[in-house]
Amino acid sequence: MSHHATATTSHDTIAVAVDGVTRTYRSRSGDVHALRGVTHVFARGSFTAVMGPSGSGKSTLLQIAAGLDRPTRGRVSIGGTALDGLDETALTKFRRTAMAFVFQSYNLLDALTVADNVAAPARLAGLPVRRAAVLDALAQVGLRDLAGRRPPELSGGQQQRVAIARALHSRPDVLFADEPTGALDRRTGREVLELLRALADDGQTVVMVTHDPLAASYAHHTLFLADGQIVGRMDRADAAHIAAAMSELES
Ligand SMILES: Nc1ncnc2c1ncn2[C@@H]1O[C@H](COP(=O)(O)OP(=O)(O)OP(=O)(O)O)[C@@H](O)[C@H]1O
Repeated sequence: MSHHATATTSHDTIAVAVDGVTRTYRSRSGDVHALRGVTHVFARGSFTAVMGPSGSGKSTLLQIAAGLDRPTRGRVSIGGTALDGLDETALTKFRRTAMAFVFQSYNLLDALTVADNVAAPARLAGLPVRRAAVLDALAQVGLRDLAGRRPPELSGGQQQRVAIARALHSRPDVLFADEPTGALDRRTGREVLELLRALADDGQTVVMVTHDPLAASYAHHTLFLADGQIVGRMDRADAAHIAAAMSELES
């Protein structure tokens, strides 16, 4: 038991804790305050959408919460591990197992089978790969039967599900998704969002950046960022309410 734990915040229930995080970019034209004191706990098994106007700090928050970028001030911990206590080597190693990313572009390798795409990051890292674990990850996204196909033989939605299986293969504490349905049509996008929601309902923590209120409506919670700060939050909101909150922020 860590001395950081309190009665209300147990490490068993917290996937990511972002505490007083500031991120300032130094540029020639002056400092840019991308994040200005963000504090938030992402609970284990929660599906959170992060929304906000362009430049509000969404990508920066995702990068920092995932340990890809370090805060100027404040702390981040993932699964109870404080990232500021890790040097670069330890952080790289920790990232490999604790978190995974899904992007708008699937970044699959066309020459490899679906199964080999799922296994690729682990193989690159020199980790042992079990066929059963690869097939489990594919089963989680409903594609176990397509393990032997190659990406060009799949639909866009299926390719994104392979990318999600690849992310799940390391059994990450958190799955980060940046506009995961940006390249998909409405119906296919909906299937991917339903999958992310089902994964979260099953205990997988998911954090998704999106511009789309309909996409955000699949999440349990929606956070609204403006000017580097969290300015609002909605729980189990529908697309119309999320869209109304967004247009208020953008006006
Ligand atoms: N590497 C960088 N150097 C300088 N400024 C940066 C850098 N990265 C981001 N910024 C600035 O930080 C602020 C927040 O950027 P961020 O990309 O996090 O916003 P965002 O909400 O993700 O935007 P979008 O919706 O357009 O992707 C912006 O003002 C941006 O110009």
